[in-house]
Amino acid sequence: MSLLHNRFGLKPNPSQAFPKLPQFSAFMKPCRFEGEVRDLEVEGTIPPEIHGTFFRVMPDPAYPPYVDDDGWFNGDGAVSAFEIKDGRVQFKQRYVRTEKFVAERKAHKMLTGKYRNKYTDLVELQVRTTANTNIFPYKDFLLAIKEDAHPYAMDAKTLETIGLYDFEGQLPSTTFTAHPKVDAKTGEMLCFGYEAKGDGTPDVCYYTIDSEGKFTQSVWMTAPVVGLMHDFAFTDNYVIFPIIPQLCDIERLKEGGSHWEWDGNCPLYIGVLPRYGAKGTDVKWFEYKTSFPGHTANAYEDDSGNILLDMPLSMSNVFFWWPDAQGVSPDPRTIKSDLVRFTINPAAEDLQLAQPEVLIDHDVEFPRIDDRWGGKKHRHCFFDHMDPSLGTDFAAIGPAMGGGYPPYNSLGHLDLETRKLDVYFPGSTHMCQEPVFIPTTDKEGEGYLLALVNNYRTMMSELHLVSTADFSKPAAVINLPMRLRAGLHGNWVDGQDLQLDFD
Ligand SMILES: C=Cc1ccc(O)c(OC)c1
Ligand SMILES: [Fe+2]
Repeated sequence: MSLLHNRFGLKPNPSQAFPKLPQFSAFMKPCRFEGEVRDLEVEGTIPPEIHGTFFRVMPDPAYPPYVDDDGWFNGDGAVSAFEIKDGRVQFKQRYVRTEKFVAERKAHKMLTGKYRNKYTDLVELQVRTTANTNIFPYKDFLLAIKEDAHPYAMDAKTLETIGLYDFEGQLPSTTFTAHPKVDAKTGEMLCFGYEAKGDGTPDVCYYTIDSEGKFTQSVWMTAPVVGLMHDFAFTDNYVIFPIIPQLCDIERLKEGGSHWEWDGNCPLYIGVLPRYGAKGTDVKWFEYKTSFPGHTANAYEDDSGNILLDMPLSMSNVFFWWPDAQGVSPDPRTIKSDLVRFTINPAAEDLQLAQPEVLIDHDVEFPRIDDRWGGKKHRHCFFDHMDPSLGTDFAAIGPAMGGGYPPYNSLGHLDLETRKLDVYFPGSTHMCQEPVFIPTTDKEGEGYLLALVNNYRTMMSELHLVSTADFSKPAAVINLPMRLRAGLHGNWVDGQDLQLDFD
């Protein structure tokens, strides 16, 4: 670790207080808690068939930044684990010991600068990732992932960091997606990295890992733009790569600018590559008008061989904190992502995509399905959902919310066979984080949703457990004696596969 010549006159923040900005205030004030809380308060009854652990990760800055207006996405990865067994809940939380976190803890201050811009750092690190976007079970451990680097491996029982993980030297790319997918039938894991040869490179590497952990193929492709490739999808025969029109320019990075800039002239590209046996040049980059693709719900092939791809889609820049070259962003209150379905003929010569079908005409994000149906025709889709008419007391909670991420006041369940939308409303002072689905039978979608819910009246976090068969009330509400700020992604690990260690 060596100190860098500082080109931009940046210096460490002498303050031990977080900036008075919305993303560091009220419910978004950093939590910075590590430890355990045993036997959380449970209102209602957790059904005994629920046995397993909900892992989730949030960006949670350990130290005040020295760059202006540092965003939510740049916080250090903090992993929460909720183990549910015999109707009781045990909670544990720990930061990922990234190289960045360890160096900053030693210095008692932040030494790294802007989100994904190493040129603004005050220290030279091998890897500056925050590991803050997904916590994904792999073998008998966890991968703490941000898409700008290799994952960190964590001990699933203790949440201790094991270290950077390159799959025993097999990882071909310098980056690893925050959204790996597992084909439940075969246990095959499908992954990719973008900016895969370093910051600003258009190289994308798709790779597959068999159930034994062996890399079975890697395919190098070139993206049409160096854009934000956050999530992807797969079917039996294809992998599908939407590109958010937020573009990276290495010269801007070197000048101390932001990693991403919205390009209102860039189409939405959706890459389609054969899942097996492809060469990089086989990828087809389909195009749709400029729009912002959210997280994928799922994709599958219909009887005529078309790919159906379900995901939220906004006609404006959801990541408004990264404006366009003129500094222009939409008013956050006007941003809305419908749940849509693209139909893509992988054999088409014409790469222009037709307008997608709107499945839900409300603002939705964080779609989840019963993962056993990944890549197959799914019937049930769950998601975070915003419907202002449900009765949220916006006037009361507004000042308590802090800033930087979109609010969702309910959980949605769309039955794609009946097209019926079910809505779970957690309360008038509550907003929902991403749900996980907990299967309890072999039947698709039968089970429970579990989601962290921010209660802006109590300024505490709650876990709401909701049966997918009854969205009228929660099966149980689990109260945390603390506040966990907005997180990104989580996953459920069955108790047959894992038992956590507690003192
Ligand atoms: C939700 C998307 C997303 C995309 C890129 C990121 O670096 C990220 O960090 C938390 C989140
Ligand atoms: Fe994500």
